[in-house]
Amino acid sequence: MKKRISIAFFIEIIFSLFSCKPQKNKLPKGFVYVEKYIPDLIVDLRYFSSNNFTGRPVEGYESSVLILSYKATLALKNVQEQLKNKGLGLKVFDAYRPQRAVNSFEVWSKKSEDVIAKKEFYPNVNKRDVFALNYLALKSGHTRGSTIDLTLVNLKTGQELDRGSPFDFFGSISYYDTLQINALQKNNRKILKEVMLDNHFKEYPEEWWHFTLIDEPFPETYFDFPIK
Ligand SMILES: C[C@@H](N)C(=O)N[C@H](C)C(=O)O
Ligand SMILES: [Zn+2]
Repeated sequence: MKKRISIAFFIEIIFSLFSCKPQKNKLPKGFVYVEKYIPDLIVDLRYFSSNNFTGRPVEGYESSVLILSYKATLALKNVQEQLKNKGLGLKVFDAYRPQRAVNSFEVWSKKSEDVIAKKEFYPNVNKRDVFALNYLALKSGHTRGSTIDLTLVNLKTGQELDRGSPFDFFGSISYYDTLQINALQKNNRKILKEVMLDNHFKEYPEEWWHFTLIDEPFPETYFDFPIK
């Protein structure tokens, strides 16, 4: 009996060593898979899909998993807990972003003939100006691992709250302080901003969805490991 158990154990070890199951990546020290710490987080990693301003999956996004610094993850966990009392939760569109993705955005901005997602994401902006207008950054906080793009959802329905403009809409209506939105939309942006600021994130005036941890652990490092 004992011998049979040890043979089975041996086979299991060999099988797991050569298993074809996709393995999660070993992350650099200080980074974590966010959903391990916040399992009820809704994730819609837009750059892993074609539903983004480029109209295509983005380089470096090899899997639909959310990665952040451990420090930013703990702060985000508090945000999610505080929102629960209001019947709200978070939906996240982007977190850590590899430098190769940022580089690919730069290449994309120079290809004037490629406008497949213009109508939806940047109808009134010339794509070659998106960096100068601060809708994109060559040195992005996302690449430092403590910046996140997110919105609020109603916990009962799972529906996103109305913020007056969609995620990654490049236009002045996405400025936090725009006068182009109604009182409800303004209030929804305010709820998100207040809970993020309460948890040591700072806002980004040009994009209501973008927040960076104030005391970020890697303020000078632009990482380039792929998301998988
Ligand atoms: C593209 C948008 N989601 C974003 O994150 N923009 C800022 C400015 C960035 O690229 O860091
Ligand atoms: Zn962002």
